[in-house]
Amino acid sequence: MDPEEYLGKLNTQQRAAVEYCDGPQLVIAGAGSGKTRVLTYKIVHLLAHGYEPWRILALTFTNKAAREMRERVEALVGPEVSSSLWMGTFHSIFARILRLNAEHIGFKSSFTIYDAADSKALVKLIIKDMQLDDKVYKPSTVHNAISWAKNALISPEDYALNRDLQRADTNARRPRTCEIYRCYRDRCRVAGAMDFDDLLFYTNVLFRDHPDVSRHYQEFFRYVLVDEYQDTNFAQHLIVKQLTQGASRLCVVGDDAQSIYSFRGANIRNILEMENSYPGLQTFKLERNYRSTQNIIDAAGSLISKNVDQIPKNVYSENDRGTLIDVVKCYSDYEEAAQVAARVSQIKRTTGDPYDGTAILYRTNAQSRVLEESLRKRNVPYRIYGGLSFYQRKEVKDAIAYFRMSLNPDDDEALRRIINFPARGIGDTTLGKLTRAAMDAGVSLWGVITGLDRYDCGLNAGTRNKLQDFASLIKGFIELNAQGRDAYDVARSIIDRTGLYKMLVHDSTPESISKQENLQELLKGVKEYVEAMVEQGRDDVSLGSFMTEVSLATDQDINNGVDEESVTMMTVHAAKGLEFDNVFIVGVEEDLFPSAMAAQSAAEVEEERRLLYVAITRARKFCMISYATQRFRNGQTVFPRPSRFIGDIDTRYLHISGGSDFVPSASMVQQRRVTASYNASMAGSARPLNDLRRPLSENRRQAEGRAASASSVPAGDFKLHSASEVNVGTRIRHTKFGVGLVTELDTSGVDARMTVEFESDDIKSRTLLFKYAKFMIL
Ligand SMILES: Nc1ncnc2c1ncn2[C@@H]1O[C@H](COP(=O)(O)OP(=O)(O)OP(=O)(O)O)[C@@H](O)[C@H]1O
Ligand SMILES: [Mg+2]
Repeated sequence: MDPEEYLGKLNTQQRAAVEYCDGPQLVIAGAGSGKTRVLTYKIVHLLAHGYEPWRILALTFTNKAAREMRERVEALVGPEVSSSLWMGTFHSIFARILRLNAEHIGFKSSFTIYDAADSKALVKLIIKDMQLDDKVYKPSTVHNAISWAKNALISPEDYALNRDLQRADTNARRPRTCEIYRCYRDRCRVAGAMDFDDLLFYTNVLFRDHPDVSRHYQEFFRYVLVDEYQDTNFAQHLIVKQLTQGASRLCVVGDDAQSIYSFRGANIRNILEMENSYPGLQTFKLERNYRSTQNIIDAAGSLISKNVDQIPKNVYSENDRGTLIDVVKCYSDYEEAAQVAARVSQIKRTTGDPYDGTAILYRTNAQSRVLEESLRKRNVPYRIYGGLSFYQRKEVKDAIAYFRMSLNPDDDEALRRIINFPARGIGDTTLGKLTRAAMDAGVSLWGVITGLDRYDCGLNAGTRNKLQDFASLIKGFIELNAQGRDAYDVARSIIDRTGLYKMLVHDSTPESISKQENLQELLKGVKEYVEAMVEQGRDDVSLGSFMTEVSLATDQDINNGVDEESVTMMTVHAAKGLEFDNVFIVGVEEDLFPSAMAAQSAAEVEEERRLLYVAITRARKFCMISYATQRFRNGQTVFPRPSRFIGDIDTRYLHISGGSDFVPSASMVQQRRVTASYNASMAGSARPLNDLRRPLSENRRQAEGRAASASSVPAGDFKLHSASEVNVGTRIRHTKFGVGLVTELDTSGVDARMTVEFESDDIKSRTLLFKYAKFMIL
């Protein structure tokens, strides 16, 4: 291929980044400047220079991004070459490597991958088995602690020796966290299972403890390329480092202003400290933005400039100035949804462009429902990424649990799910006895069931027979895999022989019909997978290889089955790296965006600000930001204030309608010019301009008063208390955060405060000042 053919499609800076192949390389640049394009073209460049495709490793953040990159490379070099590249997410690539080397770390290559629900169920079981209070040892909190430890590469043994961790757990009244972690690790091993974090953890163990293996991959991969490097965590960073110690060359691209995954352990330092890890590192900049209008770039720039922590960058665009960003105030979440739907249809009508060019972005998945309703009313086709994905639906998970058992019968979580489904008279008491025996003997449930003579579980003959029948059924499926049948063949037999489908056929309720359709859809998916693999000339069309794909399909990779052109709906996190002509960012309100959890520290607020920066920079031409002054959330009506971030954007770049009660950020109040459009919109509003400067506290008081009176709990019951009225261990109900347990009291300073561990899933620990916090003592 003539290099000019692809190099000609790059600007000078991009071209320099693509052509440099002499050593480790970092490309750091703002949104839309062509970082991903540089990676894609670099792969093409390497291929043109004789690199073998299977020796190039490209790591992306989502499967969707990997697919898109493969398609782009394919368009330039053809399908045969592009399908041989090692391209995927960290999890999918390293699951593949772990399967090939499983025996080195004491696993079988058929190990199961536990999803988040499996992991949480196991943590819950262990907490129960250890007879701990699950209000204190909340499964989600403990699971987070385990996940954090793994991503920091801390084993249960290291954890036990770490005084800081021990002290923190004792202070949080969870001194046995480490024990739960150890038990969790052991049970996963017995079950032949790895959770998502294990895929990174064990890859590190594999490379660390088996220098011959890591040397092999260091030599095997001649080039390693990583997109979105700002969101890698320690475990991922170290894997990349281990892989590039030898002959492999490295190219990573990223943008510190788009680092939005620190809650999952991502560490921006990985990018900032690349120079220390890679002597001779060459840093490249890209300054021209090709994606967005000048107005969008300027608006995003003025927002992100409010962050203290950032690498300054020059960004310019030669695109049109474009239209101002619309900021729309709505009186409720329903009105917001209606306005968005109306604007989406209007754009379609006036431009004639397909719906694909439009995205609606929100902070949390729960916001999608109201929007969906409005879009349906206007017959706007949409596609949701995230939420309850296809593979999370009950009937699909049941079938998948049988698939998993056929590949690895030691998989305890799968076994628990289906041992009595469809019902076969094996109840909870029996399962309890089996669990006890398995825990005591350190074997899997399957180990006990297939060795009933060895383990005394106190089961009667009838129950033993039922268990034996169950075991024979599963053994039959294991045999099908052993015979080398393809995935579709085995999957169909399983769904037939278990009666999963038959049990639904007798029922003609809409739910049952939809379940039947889902099982058919699952089989169709397996069939398509087998056909695609055969087409690509791959030999492995087993159920095992299908299952690896399924286990790692993340929410955002799956759509709700709509094939026609449609509007995209997703969280801002999921939108990373993507672009759309028109972007609607909804619910830009305090306690939602930034989220209530993030208001704790300046660092968290900065991360939320980066998140809004990511959202705005997805837009090519048009961007609308909306907020509602009344919203139904977590079972009650709340009256939010507009997000502080709207006030961070220079009003020169905004067109404000529906009134504006957000507060411009302090640094801008003096210099802000009130634009004509701004005046015009204010003219029709009942609020005087002075309202803009009304202190936040006043807005908050009003809002809280209204929120309390509208919620189901009478407002009068919530009041201020003195610190002497509560103790560590007191249960309270807070106006906003719900029920929680006081875990710490601090009366030493001027303002007495307490730390409360709330039960709600998305709010964890909070420190509250007695002089402000209104609550009831329970
Ligand atoms: N030299 C170029 N000529 C034409 N279009 C370009 C050029 N460089 C980039 N683009 C286009 O600009 C858009 C943004 O590029 P890309 O997605 O690679 O940016 P990015 O830096 O990866 O953005 P993000 O930070 O959001 O991930 C894409 O549509 C891309 O095709
Ligand atoms: Mg990108």
